[in-house]
Amino acid sequence: MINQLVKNIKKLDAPIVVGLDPMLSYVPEHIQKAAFDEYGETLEGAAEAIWQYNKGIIDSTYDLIPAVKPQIAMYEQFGVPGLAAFQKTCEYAKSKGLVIIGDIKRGDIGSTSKAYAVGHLGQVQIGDKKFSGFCEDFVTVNPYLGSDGVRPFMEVCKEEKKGIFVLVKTSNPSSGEFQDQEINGRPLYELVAEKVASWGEEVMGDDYSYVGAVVGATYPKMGEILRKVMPKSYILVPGYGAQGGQAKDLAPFFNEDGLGAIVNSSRGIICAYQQEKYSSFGAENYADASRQAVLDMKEDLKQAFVR
Ligand SMILES: O=c1ccn([C@@H]2O[C@H](COP(=O)(O)O)[C@@H](O)[C@H]2O)c(=O)[nH]1
Repeated sequence: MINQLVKNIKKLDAPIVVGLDPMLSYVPEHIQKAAFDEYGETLEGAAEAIWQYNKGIIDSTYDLIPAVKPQIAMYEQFGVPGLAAFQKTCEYAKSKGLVIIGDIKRGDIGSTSKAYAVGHLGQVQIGDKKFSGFCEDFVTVNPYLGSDGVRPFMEVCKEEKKGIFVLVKTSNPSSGEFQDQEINGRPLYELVAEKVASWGEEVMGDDYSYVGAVVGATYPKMGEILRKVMPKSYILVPGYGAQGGQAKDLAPFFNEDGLGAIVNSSRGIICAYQQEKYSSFGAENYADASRQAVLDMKEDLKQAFVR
């Protein structure tokens, strides 16, 4: 799947992933009304509203972007119907040729990690048949439990040719509380990055590894160092836009070949119609506003390549 991701990025000249992080408050009134008229103001109604909202965004952007990143928390808040909307969103995006990065941030003791990996990336054996629970191509993995929490994901990736992005340096303001702590004079995030690089060597695609990393756009200096520590790992870069990360700081996240990083924007794209800049689209045309926001992001990121 890393090969497919790189191919999509090259073809579209767009190292962009749209984060499908739907909150009910982002869903335009007319979509909420239709969903609630059909299912009532229930979990089912909310799940229908976020699914219809996502579908509109996918329809209006799929020809511009290589991938989407649904954030599972946004769906889990609506319980089982929300999870069904997550799965429907993943399947629909896949049918449009998009690579699916499930932002699930899982990681546990080995046996439990294996169940997460099988559920999200692999197939579960039931009797003499195998079933896919969810259908992501990549998932985000929390490495806090160490190698035995990560390896089960790698094993499933090997079998299914899928991939993971391991949290290395996250974009949030307090990420340094633990991640920047020094061990023998080296910050923890650098030690995690070294592990990512060595895990990655075991599961290589054509040019990049099945094992990528998450490094926040809000920490560009660290991004520069981490790029060098993990030359063969794709970096998923959240934090652009709504969290303050700027295109002008992102060049160091990329390799000399112009590849190696994919920048996420969630609220910046899916809530574009609620921003002053795109307000002329109106709520009815929220999906057109999202399309324009993707086009603007693509232009903005071109600055990243002005070295
Ligand atoms: O370090 C991290 C890891 C993951 N995220 C996730 O990315 C999106 C960002 O959303 P925006 O609206 O573009 O800020 C969201 O799903 C986070 O959970 C991150 O922000 N930082």
